[in-house]
Amino acid sequence: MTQPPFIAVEGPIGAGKTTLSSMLAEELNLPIIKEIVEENPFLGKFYDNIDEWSFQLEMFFLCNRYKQLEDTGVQYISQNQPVISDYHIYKNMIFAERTLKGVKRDKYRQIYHVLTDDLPKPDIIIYIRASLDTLLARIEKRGRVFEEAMDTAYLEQLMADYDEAMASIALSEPETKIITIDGDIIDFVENREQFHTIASQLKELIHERIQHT
Ligand SMILES: Nc1ncnc2c1ncn2[C@@H]1O[C@H](COP(=O)(O)OP(=O)(O)OP(=O)(O)O)[C@@H](O)[C@H]1O
Ligand SMILES: Nc1nc(=O)c2ncn([C@H]3C[C@H](O)[C@@H](CO)O3)c2[nH]1
Repeated sequence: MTQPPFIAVEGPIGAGKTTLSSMLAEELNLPIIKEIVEENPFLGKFYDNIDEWSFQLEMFFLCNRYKQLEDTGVQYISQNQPVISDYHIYKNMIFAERTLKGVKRDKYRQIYHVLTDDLPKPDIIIYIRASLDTLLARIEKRGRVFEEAMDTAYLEQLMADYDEAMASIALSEPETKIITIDGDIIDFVENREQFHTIASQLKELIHERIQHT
């Protein structure tokens, strides 16, 4: 039996995950699970000194996402309700593998698996890729003060890490549908037609999967 679609929108920092998932939730009338960013007490400190604050930050993200998916994700899935989220739980590993080292990384990996192995995993991923210039422009436009200290090399590395992670999911979970969007070409904010093409593709996939549930 197939589960009702659990859709995650993913991509590096500033790609447009929250924007696109919110637009799709509204258009397709889907409940949305959204990351809470502004109340994170470690992000500012982390961008000022990654080595000092990475463990606290990664654990904070992991625990919050775990709680959110446990509280709401499981509930929607068990009620056969399609749901969209502006993150995939695996993003914890993408970031943590980059920011943690040594014993802390080993401990983090163990905790990650204990907490997440039995959580429902998205079966449709919308992956937004974009060039470094586009991401930097969007991050600047958004204007979060704590991101001003973000190193460009860190963002560039994450872009490569994301590509690698998506390729790895495609290989290890062939049943997971990955829709890749080129955020430099497709502008789902300004161009309604381009947004509707994404929305229609998703609608069709949801419909197909519901019929097989
Ligand atoms: N296609 C687009 N065209 C123009 N601006 C966009 C587009 N997509 C997103 N933006 C803008 O870029 C900024 C970043 O978008 P958003 O917050 O959705 O990114 P995100 O991927 O959720 O970021 P984060 O990784 O930090 O959570 C916002 O100001 C948003 O309005
Ligand atoms: N280190 C680290 N680990 C994560 O799991 C993670 N998830 C998001 N972020 C950063 C990106 C944006 O600045 C901001 C909002 O997405 O938070 C993260 N940073």
